Amino acid sequence: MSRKVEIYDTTLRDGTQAEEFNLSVEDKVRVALKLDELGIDYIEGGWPGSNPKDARFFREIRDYRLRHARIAAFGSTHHPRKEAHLDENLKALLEAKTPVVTIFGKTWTIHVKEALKTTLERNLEIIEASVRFLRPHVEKLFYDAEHFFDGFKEDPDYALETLKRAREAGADVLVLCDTNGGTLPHEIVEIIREVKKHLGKKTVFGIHAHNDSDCAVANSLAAVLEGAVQVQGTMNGVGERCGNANLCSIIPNLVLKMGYECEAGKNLHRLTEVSRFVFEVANLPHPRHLPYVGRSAFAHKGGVHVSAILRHPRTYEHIDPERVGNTRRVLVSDLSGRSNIVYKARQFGLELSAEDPVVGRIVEEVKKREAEGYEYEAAEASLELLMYQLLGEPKRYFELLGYRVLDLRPSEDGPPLVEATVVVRVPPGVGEVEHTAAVGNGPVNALDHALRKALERFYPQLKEMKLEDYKVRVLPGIPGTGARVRVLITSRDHHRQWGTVGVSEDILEASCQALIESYTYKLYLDRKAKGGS
Ligand SMILES: CC(=O)SCCNC(=O)CCNC(=O)[C@H](O)C(C)(C)COP(=O)(O)OP(=O)(O)OC[C@H]1O[C@@H](n2cnc3c(N)ncnc32)[C@H](O)[C@@H]1OP(=O)(O)O
Ligand SMILES: CC(=O)C(=O)O
Repeated sequence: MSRKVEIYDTTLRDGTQAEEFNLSVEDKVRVALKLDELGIDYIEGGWPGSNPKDARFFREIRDYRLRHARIAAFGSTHHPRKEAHLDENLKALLEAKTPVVTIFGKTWTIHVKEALKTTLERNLEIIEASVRFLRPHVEKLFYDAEHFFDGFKEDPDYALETLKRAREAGADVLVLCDTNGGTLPHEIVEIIREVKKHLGKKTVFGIHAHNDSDCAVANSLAAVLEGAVQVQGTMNGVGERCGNANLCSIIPNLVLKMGYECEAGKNLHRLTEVSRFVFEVANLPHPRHLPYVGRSAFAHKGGVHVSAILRHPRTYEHIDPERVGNTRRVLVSDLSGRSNIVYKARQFGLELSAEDPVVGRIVEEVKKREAEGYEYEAAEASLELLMYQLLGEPKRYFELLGYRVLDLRPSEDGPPLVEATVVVRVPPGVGEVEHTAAVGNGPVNALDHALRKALERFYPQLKEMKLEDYKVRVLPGIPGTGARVRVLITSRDHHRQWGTVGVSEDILEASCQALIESYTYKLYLDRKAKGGS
């Protein structure tokens, strides 16, 4: 029989306590709606007593009809020098008009004495009075026992007493918090067993773990095995310092591996999409190495791995990536074997056999080029063009006969101005020669403008594409200005995004290679779409 666990997401509150993770009210609403679509049970929207933005979020989210989730407002117990009914923070919690309120209180004696500057007895009164005050006004009231595990280690009787007071005053769930994130899984288990011994086996408790020892997910799972009914965490593990427990790992672990049920488990195939959406909204790059949902989570690089997954994916995958909405990827690099090339070629629409001698030649060429500094993981368009070249079907739509770049330097403190002149032949070998110049705010920008200007007369569709990202990496080897550089360019049009690479001692030459491959790939894709080549 499977057991149920409730998922409590605090991305919009504890998540926004992470460095560089900031959300506007509009962002928070978008994320909340997405979390609701995923099937998250509780969405903690913020601390209404903290700032007008969080208070506004609670007003705005009321206009939306959520499918499943319930919104929670977060705050602390009342101030030691106030009474509950006069405390602004508790009032703000009620003004948020959420069905759920979560308040945190102090468990650890050092916090009571040093942070709150009050007595142990007064803290117990504060916890009890705050919970009692809120209780009649909300459907669900959760009590976060801040620093529960650290507090228990120092003074178990006092830590347990704080829980008893919160429970007696009416808290629905006692959430045990590893606030400093330093507790290890075996300690979580031992301490929870003590809690159950003293408060009773039926104690309704949850877990809120931070990741400072890199154990937040493990600690959360251990707590669930000990009977936690609620798991708090954030999308992608964002949160104060090293972050919170990562729900994008916890949810699939619970559902796929531990036999637990939760609403989000029914929509697991959307997990990757939601995880990436949250970072997109926060304008942050999605960390590729995240388990389950990262771009590298099912990316196979070593030739031995690729050979085996082609025979049976389970050989190197702990789950089928589609179960969490992710995809299998095969990378091509100097660690590749023939299997990587066969897999990749198939993705490009080319059926090759591992025994075909051309596959061996492609492997050799890729390894040679990687040794020279090329890298194809983020430049699959260049890889596809290279494969066609080695298959004897080069994709060439123009030829760059020459270029020159001139720094115009209008004035020392004015904006930079660079002119590039290019000579191209379209189509290569026999075609018309076009000689064009253009300016830009830097040499690569000027080259890009001049090349486009020359080519757009022949290929107007190049107007649809734009360069999205340009990265230069100095390669190890010769130090200083004689070093080789690798240029990676990401381009896109209305439908697609692609990456190309160039390598040279000359940054302009490397950029030119990557630019030319980028335009070539666009022209090739358009012809392919029309059934040509
Ligand atoms: C473990 C956690 O992550 S808890 C959540 C932490 N998140 C945040 O702090 C973000 C939101 N916080 C804020 O906007 C502000 O800190 C506020 C509005 C809550 C308080 O601001 P201020 O009144 O200026 O106080 P300040 O931030 O300097 O200090 C925190 C105050 O909270 C009090 N406090 C801390 N924990 C509790 C608690 N559990 N119960 C009651 N009071 C508490 C402290 O005693 C201190 O008050 P004091 O200076 O009068 O003694
Ligand atoms: C409540 C909370 O955020 C913590 O204890 O970490």
